Amino acid sequence: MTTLRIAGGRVLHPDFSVREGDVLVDDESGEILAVGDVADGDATLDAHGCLVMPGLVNAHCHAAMTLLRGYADDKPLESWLREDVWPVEAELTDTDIRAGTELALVELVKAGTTAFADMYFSMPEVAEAVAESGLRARLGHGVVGVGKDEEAARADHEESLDFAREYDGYADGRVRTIYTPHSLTTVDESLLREYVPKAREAGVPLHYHANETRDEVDPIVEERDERPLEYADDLGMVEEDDFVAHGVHSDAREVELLAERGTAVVHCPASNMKLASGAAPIPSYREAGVTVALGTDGAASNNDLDLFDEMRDAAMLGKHAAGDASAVPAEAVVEMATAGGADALGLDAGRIEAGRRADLAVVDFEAAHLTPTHDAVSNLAYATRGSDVRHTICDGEVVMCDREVLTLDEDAVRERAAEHAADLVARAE
Ligand SMILES: N[C@@H](CCSC[C@H]1O[C@@H](n2cnc3c(=O)[nH]cnc32)[C@H](O)[C@@H]1O)C(=O)O
Ligand SMILES: [Zn+2]
Repeated sequence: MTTLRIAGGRVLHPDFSVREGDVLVDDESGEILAVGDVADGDATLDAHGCLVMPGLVNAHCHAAMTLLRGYADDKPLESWLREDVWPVEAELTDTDIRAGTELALVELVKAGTTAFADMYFSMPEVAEAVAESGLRARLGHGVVGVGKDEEAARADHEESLDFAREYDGYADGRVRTIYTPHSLTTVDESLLREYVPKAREAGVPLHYHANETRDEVDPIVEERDERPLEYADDLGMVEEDDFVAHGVHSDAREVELLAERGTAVVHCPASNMKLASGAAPIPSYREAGVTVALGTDGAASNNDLDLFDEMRDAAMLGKHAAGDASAVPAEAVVEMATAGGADALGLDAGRIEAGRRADLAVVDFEAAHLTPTHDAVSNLAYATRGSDVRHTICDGEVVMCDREVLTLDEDAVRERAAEHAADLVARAE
């Protein structure tokens, strides 16, 4: 066993108290060994003037969409997807997706994110990029039926299941998988009835977009006379390890259903504001006991992957929508970005305590915009930026030290992604 001592900082504890202390990590098993007054480690990582917090969890993302950052803005979901995003995505190659995913990984690491959930395609490339980066992920091949005949749609489901079966546990267990039908309106009922049970048999959890926009909810309600998540439940898609993205337009019955089943919701406030999708009922979810996580969604609807921004957006949108400044307080958003995300993704992380995975972000608090520190949790929610993260540790390994990414070559990744993005857009036009 070799140990790493993250020394001299203050530590954010699971009860949100902040105390001076060290964190001792076993960098072979990737576990937190001790917190507080700890004996010397084999190596030391300096955290003076810093806050040591759980690594952030981005629970809903389409990582390679970094290639489309700033390509199509200022439109609602339906036309944004159909007119702009899907035509370009049809041109994406494996190497484009690899380049875009690596760009996302650099961005995630640099903003203290240690785990994310991704729904996209060319997922073996994504899994390899994740392996290389040192991060942790829940990965799924997104299934879309729109514009496909039965055979092609079926092949998409098969690909999603094959990937999920084959890659679960990849990269020393840092990669886990999910079965990811895109949404309840873009995938056929008959194929869901056939494939959801197969995912259950394989023990793979589900992740999909649900109740994101009114345009998506209304046709289901009209056609079936039931709420979208009731329809999903009828298909067996609302189970304990599952997590749904957005949940903007859920009604009281659906909130109750998610709470009963133990299905988590991933709140994506920036994407919801940008596409004008609406404001998710976060206070209702939390009161009902639903696990709420945070996600950026893809970089084309955000337009970055900084979860500190997302925390602030979640707090601001929550208050604005409720007309109540006490709604969605600082502690709630920090919890959503850490423990909530870890719980949604089924990771033994998101809290700094002995025995948990050593997924950590060390945030430099010696900055003008973080001074003074009356309340460290308030600073995290309202004033910190991803660029304040000094070190990122995942599974006990230092993946960024003093802002230098150790696992990926940042400049090369950035150049490659810019080239792939330019070529992609040129091909699509
Ligand atoms: N196998 C599918 C790919 C689906 S990946 C997941 C899809 O979700 C899309 N997406 C990104 N953001 C959102 C969102 O906010 N709502 C719904 N879909 C989104 C994304 O562009 C991508 O097309 C195919 O052959 O088309
Ligand atoms: Zn999405």
